Amino acid sequence: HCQISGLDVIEGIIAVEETEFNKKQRNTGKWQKMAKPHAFTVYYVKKARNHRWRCSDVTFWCVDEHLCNQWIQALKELLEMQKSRPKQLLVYINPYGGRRQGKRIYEQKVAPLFSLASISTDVVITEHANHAKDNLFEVNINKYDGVVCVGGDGMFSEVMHGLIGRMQKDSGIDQNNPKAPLVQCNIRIGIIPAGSTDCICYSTVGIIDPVTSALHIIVGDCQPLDVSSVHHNNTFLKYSVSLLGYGFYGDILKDSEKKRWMGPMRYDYSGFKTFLSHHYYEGTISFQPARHTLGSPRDKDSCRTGCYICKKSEQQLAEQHKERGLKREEDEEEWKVIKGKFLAINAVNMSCACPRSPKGLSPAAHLADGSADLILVRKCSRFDFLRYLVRHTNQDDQFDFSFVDVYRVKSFQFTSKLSEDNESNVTDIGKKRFGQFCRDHPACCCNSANSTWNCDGETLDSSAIEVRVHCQLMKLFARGIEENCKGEDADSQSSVEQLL
Ligand SMILES: Nc1ncnc2c1ncn2[C@@H]1O[C@H](COP(=O)(O)OP(=O)(O)OP(=O)(O)O)[C@@H](O)[C@H]1O
Ligand SMILES: CCCCCCCCCCCCC/C=C/[C@@H](O)[C@H](CO)NC(=O)CCCCC
Ligand SMILES: [Ca+2]
Repeated sequence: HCQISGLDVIEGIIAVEETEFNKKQRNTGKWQKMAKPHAFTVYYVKKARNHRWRCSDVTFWCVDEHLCNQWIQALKELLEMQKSRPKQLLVYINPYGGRRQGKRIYEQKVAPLFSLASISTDVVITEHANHAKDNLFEVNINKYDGVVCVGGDGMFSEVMHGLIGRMQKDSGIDQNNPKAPLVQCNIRIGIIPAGSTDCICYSTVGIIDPVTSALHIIVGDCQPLDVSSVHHNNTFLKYSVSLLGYGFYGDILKDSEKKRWMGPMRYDYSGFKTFLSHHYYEGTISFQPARHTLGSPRDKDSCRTGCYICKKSEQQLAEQHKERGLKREEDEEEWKVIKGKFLAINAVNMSCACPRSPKGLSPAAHLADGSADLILVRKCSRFDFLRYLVRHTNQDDQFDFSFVDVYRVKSFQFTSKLSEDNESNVTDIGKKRFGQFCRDHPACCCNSANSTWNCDGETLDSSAIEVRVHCQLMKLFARGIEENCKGEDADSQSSVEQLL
């Protein structure tokens, strides 16, 4: 990525425009000597610290009008040849996400860049929850090269459900069948972060910055993403790309929804409260280990731009598509069963890095390897749980605890002890009374009530769920987190700058 080639330079150019002299910013004196100066300005991506991208520009002068026009023409033709760049985008803005700045962020920081890059947009400001999702079932989707969501993880989830759902509907696939092979969604989604956690943006771009994300959309980046489907009793519930969390993160979410007025702070408030309550939940987890992928959750290397582990999974996926129908795989593969008392059960399709935890819940998880990392945090003391949480914020290994287990899986199921007991018709009155007692006294840690699942920031209605990872089901306008060039802290130069 630090090499100069003709292609790299064009990839970094946002737009080329003829420069009008009365608008010229710099007066170096050079052009004043020319009889009749002509100029063009190249707008390009400047890479700054910490994965931040900025729009910079440079103006070229010459006396020969014909030569100047030839340059403009040649550069514009090269830009035209960049087929992965979007020309027409559908934009959904959630005006109430995060700090309620979505509309302002889009209008002030993103729309001018799209217009500079000659991208046409249809903009919808949502009026209620599920507006974007429902709208995606109605619009003429083929008209667009991508869908942009301005908001947080919840807004992204809505757009993703709309797009994946629409794809399956158009292809006659029944989403309620947990074993149905889902149809990939080739319309990319761009995320302009304006939410509270923005974990999907942070984990795929490396920074929460609307301008950086807009530039990744403009240059036409493409990052495939694994998606998990969640079912209960052959009924489709939701898709998930970041966190499916039961216990700790489910309880935080449930409590925080009542405090939406607090904005992003609600998670700190409910996080503290949930930590103090220290509830654990009994249940059974069964899972199929992901044997196809090369990595492990304890790897030291993380998923980065051009990740070879994700590329390998992409090849395997292509082979599977060719072979489909010839053999029935997977279903016969082994299931591991674990019963226990858990403070948290977290299944993550990506690292879940976010500003609160820059390395995330599973630092070595991959964006597109067809697997999820299943993290089981068993009952332990408050002090140990705090030590576990603190390790999400420093360099220490959060899996290096006797009460934490982590597995890389391709599917899993969960049933809580409570629903198992109910289903097996246990009419133990004493047990039921005890359940009631504990519900009435929430300070009691041996919680006999169920927790709820946090699915990418939304609560699920059932505690018993069946989850499958669908390798690279959708694509984002992103490229994964880039490896830092040479010196960690030095601003890395873009190819355009190196050429200059
Ligand atoms: N106009 C609207 N009014 C009310 N709710 C909306 C509207 N548009 C979208 N929503 C819903 O708001 C929810 C939360 O939005 P969003 O994800 O953008 O912000 P957040 O919850 O603050 O951030 P994060 O998900 O990153 O924690 C989404 O689930 C979405 O369905
Ligand atoms: C003593 C200090 C300890 C600090 C520990 C910090 C650990 C933070 C890990 C954060 C992991 C976020 C996972 C992402 C989840 C998102 O899909 C979801 C929707 O946006 N956000 C939350 O559920 C919101 C979850 C908010 C959690 C606080
Ligand atoms: Ca994955």
